[in-house]
Amino acid sequence: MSLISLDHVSKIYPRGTRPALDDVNLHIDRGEFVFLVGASGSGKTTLLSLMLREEEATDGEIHVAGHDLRRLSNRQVPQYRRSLGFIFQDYKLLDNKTVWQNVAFALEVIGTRRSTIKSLVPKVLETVGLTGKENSYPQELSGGEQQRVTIARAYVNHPDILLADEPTGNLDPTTSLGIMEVLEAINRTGTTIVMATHNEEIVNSMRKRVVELHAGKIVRDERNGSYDSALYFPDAQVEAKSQQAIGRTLAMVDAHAPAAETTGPIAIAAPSDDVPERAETRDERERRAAMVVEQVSQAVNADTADEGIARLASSVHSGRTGRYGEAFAPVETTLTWGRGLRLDEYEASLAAGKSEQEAAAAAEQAAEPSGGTAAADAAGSQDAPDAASVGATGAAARAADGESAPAVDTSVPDIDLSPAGVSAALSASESGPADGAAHDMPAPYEAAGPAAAMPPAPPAPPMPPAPPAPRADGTHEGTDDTKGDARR
Ligand SMILES: Nc1ncnc2c1ncn2[C@@H]1O[C@H](COP(=O)(O)OP(=O)(O)OP(=O)(O)O)[C@@H](O)[C@H]1O
Repeated sequence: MSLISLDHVSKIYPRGTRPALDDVNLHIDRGEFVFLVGASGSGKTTLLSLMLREEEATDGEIHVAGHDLRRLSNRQVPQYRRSLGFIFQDYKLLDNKTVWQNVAFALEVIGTRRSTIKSLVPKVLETVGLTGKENSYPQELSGGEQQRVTIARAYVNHPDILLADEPTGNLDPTTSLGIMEVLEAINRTGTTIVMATHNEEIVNSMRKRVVELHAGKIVRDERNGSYDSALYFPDAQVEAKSQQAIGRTLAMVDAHAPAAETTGPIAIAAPSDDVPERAETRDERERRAAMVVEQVSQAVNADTADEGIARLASSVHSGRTGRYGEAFAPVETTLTWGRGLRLDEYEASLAAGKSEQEAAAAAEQAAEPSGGTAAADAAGSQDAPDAASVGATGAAARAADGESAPAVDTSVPDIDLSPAGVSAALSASESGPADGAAHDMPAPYEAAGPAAAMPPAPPAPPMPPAPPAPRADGTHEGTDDTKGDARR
């Protein structure tokens, strides 16, 4: 049985005009890394929200880590989330806690020993490049740094599953690279990752499983997939092909086997998928967390990069611009997808008797705020990677600053970091030790708050392959050049 399975799942929001998800079938095995891609509004966030049990399906069955989510009561939700880490927009860091305390908090609330916290937190912060920032408060951090804190929180407990909704949204390429590097390392410890993204560059470089949604339906499910929207636009054509594609998708899902990794997974004992796990003892949990923290640290600091990360690094450090650059454009200018086609414009043009080609041209023109898409496409560089820069992936995560970041939640089992959950957690933690020391578990908090819609971004052409490259020494120094190289 798959770790995550959705069977004939539909979701209709109370005020929705059409199903946000329409008869979706998706099976994800333990250890997979799955990218969810698709146009804005295609249902990616909804799918993640259902897995998180933030939303409930209107129809169909969802099983996650042996839990039948239909049978899960609201009281059981916090416990269910014990096995999940999640990185969603609108889930905040705790503003009145330092970086160290934010990460430690994820361990405190499950009763981790003070000595364990003291040994794990510095290691995790080092891995995400935040050594030296331990005493900073979130508002004193850049967007990229905040994002790294939230990722540290999300994996410090070694969740079985990490759900990420556009974790690199609005971050610069180098920061995104560092984040992908850490996520890749987390995945290699056995954590299953499902990540919604609009970032074509990341998808094409990493070559993981790609599940594409269109208007609430899965229209593509490929192992080692790419995200070449040129094959799928204009949207009206996708719509016409959907039924056919869905049939193919179902066949592929049935035949689906666990993804083959370019780099072998790190051996960490994984519990069975098909029955809810027995609760780990504190000793077991702490041992597992310590092992994973160490493994992720080693992977990120290793001299050899995962091939996907190396490809992404080569792209970032070759100074490519083009569509990749647009992935970080403001939300207002990226409200379309594909080549920036406006579906409404396209359909109106067709209705007015224009040919498909003319309609697509009109839609594309309508979508471009100031010719930006075409200009950026034209500016896209296929330059060969700079070998010296390619190697700097480990250091990149430590050096780069983002402009803004979606905030993240953690794998903390008994709290929600939604606005309501955070308030509750804050009030509960006020009475606890401020230095990250272990204390009694607070009472469970109920889930609250919808996940936010993610900012979409236009796509990029497929990436040229790049060989794995040696890394830089992984120290904090020497990364400024890298940062400079990567930025346009
Ligand atoms: N709470 C809600 N109430 C009503 N409709 C909703 C709600 N949340 C999402 N929708 C609708 O459901 C559809 C899918 O939205 P969803 O946020 O899942 O898409 P998405 O692929 O994640 O988009 P984006 O890439 O922009 O984040 C959209 O048509 C959206 O308008």
